[in-house]
Amino acid sequence: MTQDFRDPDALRVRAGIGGDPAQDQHFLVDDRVLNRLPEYLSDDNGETTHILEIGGGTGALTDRLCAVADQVTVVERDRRLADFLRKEFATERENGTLTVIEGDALDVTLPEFTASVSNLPYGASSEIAFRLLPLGQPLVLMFQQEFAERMAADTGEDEYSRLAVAAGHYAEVELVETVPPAAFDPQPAVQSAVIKAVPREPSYSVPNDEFFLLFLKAIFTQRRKTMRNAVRNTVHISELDDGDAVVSAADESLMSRRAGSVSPAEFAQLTRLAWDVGEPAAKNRTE
Ligand SMILES: C[S@@+](CC[C@H](N)C(=O)[O-])C[C@H]1O[C@@H](n2cnc3c(N)ncnc32)[C@H](O)[C@@H]1O
Repeated sequence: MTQDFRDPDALRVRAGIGGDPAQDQHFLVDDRVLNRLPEYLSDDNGETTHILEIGGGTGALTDRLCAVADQVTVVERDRRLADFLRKEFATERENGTLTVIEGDALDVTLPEFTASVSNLPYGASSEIAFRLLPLGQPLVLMFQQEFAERMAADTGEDEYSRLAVAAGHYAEVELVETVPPAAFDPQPAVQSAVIKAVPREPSYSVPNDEFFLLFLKAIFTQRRKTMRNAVRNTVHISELDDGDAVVSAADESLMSRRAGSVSPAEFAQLTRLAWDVGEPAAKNRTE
C-alpha cells in the first residue's frame, strides 16, 4: 500500500489513552503489520464489501480497513475508545463508511459482514473466534501465537487440539504470519500470530454441531489417555448417558489410540455412533 495512513503513535496521543493490558489493550504500532492485515483478504469475491473489526482500540487498523472496504463496522468495549473512534473518524461515519458499535463483542448484535479483520482481545479470543466462525465468512485474526498454532494444527502434530478440530469444522485455517511483541504498545508478554480462516463445509457430517463440539471438548480433556478411557471418563462433560455402549460399538483399534492421532473425520464418525448408541443429553434437547 502506498497510501498515507494515520500514524499509530499520533492516534494514541490524540486518544490520550495509553492502553491497559488488563483490558487486553495492546495497540498495533508497526505500520508494516498494520498495512499487511487487510491484504490477506481478496477483493475479487466481495470479501471487502463490509469488514467487521472486533476491538478497534485507537483506530490504526480501522483506518487501513476503511481504505479497502465499502463499509466497516468496528466493535469496541471501552467507552473512552469508542468515543475517540467516533470523533476521530467523524468523516468516515458521515459518509457511511464506518459504524462504531460500543459494547462487548460477545453480546452485541453483529451486522451482516463479508469478512472480519481483527487484532483480538486475547482474554476473549476463543469465545469471539467461535462466535465468528459459524457465521461462515473469511476471517483474518490476530491471536497469541500458541493459540493460533493450536487452531491451525493438523492431526498428529504436537499442537493438534480440540481447537483445531472445532475450527476446522467451519473453515480451513492457516497461520499466515507471526508478530513479535515489539509490534504492539503496550507490548504483550507473548508472541502473536495471524490466522486466515476460509469458510468451507467439512468433508464429513455430524448429527448435531453442539454435541460434536461438546464431545471433542470432553475427549481432549483426556488427550493422554486411550480413546476408550477418554470416552468413558468424560461422560460428565459429553453428557453421554451410556459411554460404555459407545466404546463397545466403536472400532477396537480407534479406541486404543489417543485423541492427538484421531482425524476430524474419525471424530465425526465416532460422534455419529455416540449420538446413536450413547444416549447424549443433547439429543433430548433437539427433540
Ligand atoms: C489488542 S487491542 C487491538 C486494538 C486495535 N485494533 C489495534 O490493533 O491496535 C484489543 C481491543 O479490544 C477491546 N476489547 C477488549 N475486550 C473486548 C470485548 N469483549 N469486546 C469488544 N472489544 C474489546 C480493547 O479495549 C482493545 O481496544
